[in-house]
Amino acid sequence: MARYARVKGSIALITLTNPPVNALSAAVRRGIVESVSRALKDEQVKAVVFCGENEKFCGGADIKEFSGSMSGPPLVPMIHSIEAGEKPMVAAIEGVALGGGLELALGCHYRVANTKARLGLPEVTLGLLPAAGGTQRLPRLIGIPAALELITTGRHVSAQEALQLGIVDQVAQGSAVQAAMELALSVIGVCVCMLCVYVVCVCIYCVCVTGQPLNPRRLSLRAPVWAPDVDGVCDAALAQVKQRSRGAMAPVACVQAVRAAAMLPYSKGMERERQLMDTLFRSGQARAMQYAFFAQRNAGKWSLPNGSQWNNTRARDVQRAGVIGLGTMGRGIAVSLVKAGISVVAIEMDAKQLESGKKAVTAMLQRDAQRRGVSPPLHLLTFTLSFHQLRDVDLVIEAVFEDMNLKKRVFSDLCKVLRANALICTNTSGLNVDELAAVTDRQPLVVGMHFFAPAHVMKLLEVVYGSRSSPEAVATAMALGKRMEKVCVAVGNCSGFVGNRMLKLYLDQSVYMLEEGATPEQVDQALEEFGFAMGIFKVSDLSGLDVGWRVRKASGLIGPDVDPVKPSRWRLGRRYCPLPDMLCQQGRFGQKTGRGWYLYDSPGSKEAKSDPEIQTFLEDYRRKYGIIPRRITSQEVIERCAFALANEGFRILEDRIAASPEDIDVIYLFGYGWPRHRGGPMFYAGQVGLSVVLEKLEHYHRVHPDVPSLEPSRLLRRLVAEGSPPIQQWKSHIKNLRSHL
Ligand SMILES: CCCCCCCCCCCCC/C=C/C(=O)SCCNC(=O)CCNC(=O)[C@H](O)C(C)(C)COP(=O)(O)OP(=O)(O)OC[C@H]1O[C@@H](n2cnc3c(N)ncnc32)[C@H](O)[C@@H]1OP(=O)(O)O
Repeated sequence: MARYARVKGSIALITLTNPPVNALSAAVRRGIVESVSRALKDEQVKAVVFCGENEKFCGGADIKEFSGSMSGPPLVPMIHSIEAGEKPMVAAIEGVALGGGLELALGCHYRVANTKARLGLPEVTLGLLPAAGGTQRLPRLIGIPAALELITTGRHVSAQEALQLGIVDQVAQGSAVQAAMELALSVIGVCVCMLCVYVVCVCIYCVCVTGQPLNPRRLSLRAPVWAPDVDGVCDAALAQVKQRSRGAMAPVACVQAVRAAAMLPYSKGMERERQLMDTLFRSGQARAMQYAFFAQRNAGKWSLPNGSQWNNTRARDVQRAGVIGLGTMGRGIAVSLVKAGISVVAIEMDAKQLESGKKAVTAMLQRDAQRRGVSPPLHLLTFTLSFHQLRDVDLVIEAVFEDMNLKKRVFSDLCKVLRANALICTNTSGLNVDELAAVTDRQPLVVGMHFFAPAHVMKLLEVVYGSRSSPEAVATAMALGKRMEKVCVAVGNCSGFVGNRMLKLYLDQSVYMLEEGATPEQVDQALEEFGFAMGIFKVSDLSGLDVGWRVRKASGLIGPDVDPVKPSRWRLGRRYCPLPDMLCQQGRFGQKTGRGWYLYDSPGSKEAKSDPEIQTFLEDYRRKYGIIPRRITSQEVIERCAFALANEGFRILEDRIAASPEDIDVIYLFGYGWPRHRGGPMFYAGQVGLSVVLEKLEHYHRVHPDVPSLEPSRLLRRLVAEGSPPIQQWKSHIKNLRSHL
């Protein structure tokens, strides 16, 4: 797992060989330890160069090993023996040097990267810290503020930025391995300037300094990086991560470990790093974040109920796409497509809308290009009122108003102009994809591509297959989404698909709790303390209460028979909360009108303030319906919201709308702000304990028999009856569900 070769007479080249990312598995660590020992013993070898196979230096420790019992040589002593080695050690960084990979490079005496390399310490995103000396060596190399920023965010930096920060000594235009070997030769006193052929200490032609002592290059020998403002810098970083991480432990531990690098000698700092890592390593948060890492990657390995899947279906190439409708969604979709290098024909129905869409899309692309220091790819865009311009596109994404009849009209009009084999995709957030496909002349080529607002920012894409969608159409939408840098999840067709189908029940619980005695502030605070970026009522205000109001009207929940003074709390055979409708009747649509569940300084402003009118409104409401308010604890808020979500997730699995619990969790992590350190609603249910979730749901259903969605799902009951297997095994239980029940 590490290849050893002697090259250029005096260099030992140690190549990490563990595709795809040369992770530091036990076998790789063993290979490195053996190779280093061999290089140090071989008298012909004067310097050592480390590199990775397939132009990827190293993706870090093998994350899969974290869930088992760790064996093989530990990383910390391995890196220490490299640093202590009496021959110059040079890291040749190509592709990536991440986590333990970068820590290995920091143990080397010199680091060379090529221009395309990316470096970083992303352990914090896995609920950990860089515990192979990263928290102690990096600050000694680049200083406390820069190290804090990199370690607490896990951000990857380019080779150029790494050079500016001082992480690498050199950036090579071509092969980093070649450049590292040349550096190694120069360090051991062999000048490589091509003009002088002697072994010298200072070459008079190129003035390279050769025969360098190694001690100044050993980062562990450097003193703590104390400076008068260090305390202030660390305190500010701590305050910042606490605010940003919303209960995640790892960022806080990262600051504490880096602070030790400022105060303590290296060996003591390493002890602190180890202590902090021990706590994180065992934590449920680390398990959740590592689960999320693999769940995200597994989502790309989609499968359909008919057996077609990612590795047996070819995606079509998409060069030109059409976007119909330049509202908020269409604009974001057009921007994402263009940024992926795809030509876009953007269509609107009238000249005024077209002009304002054009302005907005152009401005978004210009801002993005300016930030990245490139020119905006505006040449890829065509704005038009004419459907005929779509005649040679490969695929169309419809993003018109959420109205079935309008969408149907657009779909049938598209069939008149599109090539016979062009795909038609809909950005509907929950309408029936089969019903839309039925009005076309190409049902197999119709799929949903459900983007989340704002579509150029949000990472999630639900690719919705209908009963007639072809595997090729699904593969094409998934591949296109990946090109647009989205996290894509293939889901089946049902009202609301996965994300919004679950969201409805979460929203229901939240408003029921307002009826029963809670305030929007209390519910939101509980959810934010749990780790959500925003509470549900702030989210509703942000997305606009009128959106749901329109959907409820269209679905017949609100009609002329509803009493406007005392609207019924019972509709279509179940409990119904009319509070959101009553707010809409008052014109309280959220941020856009400056009033919703909260009050805003002006329409469009973002800072939510408590509104005394809402408190009075809720009190009047409860009085009108004879509801005696009670105190609702944060625990009840979390249980009712999170378990209602998970319960519907189980139903979605029963119905085969999602292929796995991981897919559901990825949707909630990337589309709905579920906190990453809690894994996702399905993972969270498993972590709390399925029997506990079942018991709680039974309790809440007993108390609220008029809320059928609280009745525990069959799959949850089945899993508990079968001993609550770990989440990775749920899939096999779902397979047999139908025959067993
Ligand atoms: C009981 C108490 C004990 C306490 C003490 C114990 C201490 C023990 C620990 C010692 C110290 C550890 C310190 C170091 C920690 C680390 O290094 S953690 C890992 C840090 N690295 C990362 O986070 C990088 C993760 N990977 C990526 O970001 C990306 O994969 C990539 C490298 C940028 C490549 O991206 P891309 O090309 O898009 O490919 P992907 O699809 O993402 O990945 C391809 C496949 O590779 C798998 N993979 C990637 N990285 C790893 C990894 N580090 N380990 C294992 N596997 C990895 C990924 O899952 C993909 O797999 P497939 O889906 O099967 O193809």
